Amino acid sequence: MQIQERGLPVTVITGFLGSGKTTLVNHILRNNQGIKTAVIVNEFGDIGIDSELIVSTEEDMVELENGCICCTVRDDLVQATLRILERDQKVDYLVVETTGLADPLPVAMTFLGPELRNVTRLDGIIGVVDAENFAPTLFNSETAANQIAYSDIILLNKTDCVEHEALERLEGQIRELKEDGPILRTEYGRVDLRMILDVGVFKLEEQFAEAETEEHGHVHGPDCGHDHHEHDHGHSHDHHDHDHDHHHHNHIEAEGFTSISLVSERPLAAKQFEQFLKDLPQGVFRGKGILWLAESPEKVIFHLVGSRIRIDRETWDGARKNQAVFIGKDFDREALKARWSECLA
Ligand SMILES: Nc1nc2c(ncn2[C@@H]2O[C@H](COP(=O)(O)OP(=O)(O)OP(=O)(O)O)[C@@H](O)[C@H]2O)c(=O)[nH]1
Repeated sequence: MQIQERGLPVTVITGFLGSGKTTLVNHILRNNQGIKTAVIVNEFGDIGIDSELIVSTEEDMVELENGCICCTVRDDLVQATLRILERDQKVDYLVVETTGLADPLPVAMTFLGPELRNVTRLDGIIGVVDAENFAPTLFNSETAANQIAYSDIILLNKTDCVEHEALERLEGQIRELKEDGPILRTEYGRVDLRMILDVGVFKLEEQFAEAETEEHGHVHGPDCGHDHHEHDHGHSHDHHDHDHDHHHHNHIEAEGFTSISLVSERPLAAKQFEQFLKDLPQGVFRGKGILWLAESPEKVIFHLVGSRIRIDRETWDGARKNQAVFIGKDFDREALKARWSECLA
């Protein structure tokens, strides 16, 4: 990979909930062969699960919490990028992972704004699409459609989960949202990095023109007059069992998405938690967590995407606790919270 002199190259990774963005970031970090890569990750919920799942040293990773990267944390994104640029140890490349509910265009435009345009170079927007769960009407989400429409390169991921014919149908559906640009099929985000990094695919004029002509409501900044709610966490940070109440930003709420983050310093009973996962309220689409099960000496990492659950085990390296986040559309958060409490051993 040839890194250009002009500005820090930036790749924005977008894609719907659970499509494989963090998996792709890890693939990049494991295969970037001597290219010093910093990662900025925007978490949905403020309990930092993604940052624990990314294979990066602490100093190379910045978490942006407490808000959506395409809305309220744009200033933080600017500041985080500037701090990365000011480091003594030179960084060659920046990867930004957005949440699964972020619109990529305002994120991209942050890099074209006055603070960053002379010091960074937006290389491209990579959109990860979940071959198992994607459907054009998935949640009827404009944000999900924008994630595809504004990507320069699409990774049709999780190809191991579907038949060959389904992939062709999916590519057709993606083409209806996005006429041109490569669609690369991947498993676990495994792609030749030369196909996606430092490829200079971001079409500045085109994207700007579209953004300016379209009144699609998501291309907004801190001063755009939208009502951006502050988070009401409903708890103190004093390490008791608690949940975090999120009053998300307009575009997330408007589309009916909701999330709940659950933290506990007591272990969960494995059997009860298994049942909890089986009986999740309707509307929960994504769940992820780092779990302390009373019966297990290991750290248990779980992912739920659609109807698929994946459990991995690792060795604990820090204090044991439970952290989980559930995201979906119009589900009963109180019911979920109550059921979680019942699982505590
Ligand atoms: N079978 C299969 N599973 C995959 C693939 N890529 C990712 N996964 C799994 O899908 C789940 C979600 O992957 P993540 O990389 O965390 O997805 P994400 O887009 O970062 O999720 P959010 O940030 O929560 O939106 C994890 O259990 C991954 O192991 C794939 O190609 N095939």
